[in-house]
Amino acid sequence: MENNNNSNQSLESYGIEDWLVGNLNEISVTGLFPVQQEIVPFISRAEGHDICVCAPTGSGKTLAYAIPLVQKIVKRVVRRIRVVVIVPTHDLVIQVEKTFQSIIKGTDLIVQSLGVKPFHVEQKLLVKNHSYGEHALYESLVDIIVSTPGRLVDHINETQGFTLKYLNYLVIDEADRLLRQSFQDWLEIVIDSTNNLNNDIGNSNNNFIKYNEKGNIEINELPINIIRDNNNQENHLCWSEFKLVKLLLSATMTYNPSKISLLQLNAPLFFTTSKTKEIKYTMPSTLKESYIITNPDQKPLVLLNIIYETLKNDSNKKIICFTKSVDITHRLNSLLKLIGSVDNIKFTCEEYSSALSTTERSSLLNRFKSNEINVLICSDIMSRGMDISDIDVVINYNSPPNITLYVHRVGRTARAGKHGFSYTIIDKQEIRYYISMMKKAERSQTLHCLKWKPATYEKFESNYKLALNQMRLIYSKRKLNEEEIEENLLTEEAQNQNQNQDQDPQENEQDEEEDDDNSVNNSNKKLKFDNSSINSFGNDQESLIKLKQSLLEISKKKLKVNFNL
Ligand SMILES: Nc1ncnc2c1ncn2[C@@H]1O[C@H](COP(=O)(O)OP(=O)(O)OP(=O)(O)O)[C@@H](O)[C@H]1O
Repeated sequence: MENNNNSNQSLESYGIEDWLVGNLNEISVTGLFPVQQEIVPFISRAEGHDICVCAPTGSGKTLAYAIPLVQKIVKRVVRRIRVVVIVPTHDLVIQVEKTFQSIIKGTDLIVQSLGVKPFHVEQKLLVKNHSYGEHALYESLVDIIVSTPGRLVDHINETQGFTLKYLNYLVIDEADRLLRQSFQDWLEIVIDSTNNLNNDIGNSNNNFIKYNEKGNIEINELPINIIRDNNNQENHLCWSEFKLVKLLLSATMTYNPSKISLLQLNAPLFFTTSKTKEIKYTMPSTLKESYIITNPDQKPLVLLNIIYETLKNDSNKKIICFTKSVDITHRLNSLLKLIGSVDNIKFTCEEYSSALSTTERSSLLNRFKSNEINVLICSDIMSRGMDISDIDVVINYNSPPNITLYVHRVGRTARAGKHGFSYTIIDKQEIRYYISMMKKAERSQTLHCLKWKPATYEKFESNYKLALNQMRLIYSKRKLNEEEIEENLLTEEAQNQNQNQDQDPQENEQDEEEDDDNSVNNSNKKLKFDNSSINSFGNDQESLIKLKQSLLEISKKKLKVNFNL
């Protein structure tokens, strides 16, 4: 699927109404991407089919479902919750809600994000209580909900009058991640709380779905029916009045029947952009993927050279660097802050991980989008779905633990048809695992192996060494006691690497960073790196003497500090 151009067909030719065309034009959408050209008309016409969509990162899956759903429910008479979109992180909740807000302008539709505001505040935004005496009467204040699984279940269980029984569409974005074991319990609760007409219609679906002599689906144009609900109100079900329709989307869709079966899919149709029959990981065609093999202690220098090569001609370029944990994200960012420039080219970096609150992450993204920051050091909470336009380079500081994570990480660049570059920095312990992972995903043909000579890094060595010593000192002063200290993460990291080497990359469904619903608040784990320590070591002569004396003091105490990133 070539994403690099919108179809030359007009939006109207896909049955998109004028008011929605106007809203789409305002967000610079004048045509549809390939996946949207398939999905938008299909959802607008077909009834009864559940849909699975597997399309590359950045191919426009969000609008592929938002456009037809909004156009359908805008005709509703009574406000009910008719669309629920479930995503794994609060950052994605905010992003998807913004997309819906931008295209419902001028209508009376209400979209509400869940999990971002305090629970009791959300309850007041969702339901109005008109109950009197023993008569319970609740009014829905929203039409569309965007939520993480955990918060949706909380409202189902605890918010009076909150109901999904009028739900027409359940969208599960990043479906493979959400269907993974640790999230599964939410699914049964959500499905059970929707209208159970599914079970009542039995095999009447067959009346819905007809196939013509060529074996293609005959689209059933179902009339809009008005039925009365138990409040004797005309509940204008603008959609398939018989059943809930489910949509699953991801760039790395799962086909594991044990996971999919829980969704009770009805005559599911599968849309993919993969050219071959079996499903492979389709990547954006505008992405150039490279890798560099180096020693573990040289990784920071390789990273500095990628930053240098990216910023030397245009310091406004944007770089995302993924690491494998919140702690390494923090330490790498602290080291880069101390370095601050590459061959006199200054750069500003910050860390983005679940150690920050949703609000802190949101404001960090705004600073990154406005070029106040040009390097973002991230844990994997950034890897799924996050859409930041014009990311030029994605760096894997560690080899991703599985191909799914690799696809989503590098998919932060080369979006919406733009060009992008990814670099994976591999050390000797990771190379076997990385190559086998890429071979299994049939990606090894497209990878470029970069060979940089040691002289390439000379211009960064002195700054790097100074910063490394400052880090050692700051960590030793703040954290270490008088005995011989081994950075616990070093042994944990070594254990991880041993584990990785034994596991098959495809099976290694090591969970990405947990979503916000379940993540432990990492700030108590995170080493608070107060900037005062950094600032106390300037680069002037006197500070260097102070630094050397302190390092001498440490060495006398035989404090062995292995500071490993
Ligand atoms: N038809 C279009 N014309 C122009 N831009 C579009 C169009 N559709 C989507 N976009 C833009 O493309 C970018 C990527 O869209 P989106 O985030 O929906 O991709 P995605 O397929 O969901 O990616 P991921 O798999 O990473 O979640 C967004 O900035 C979106 O605004």
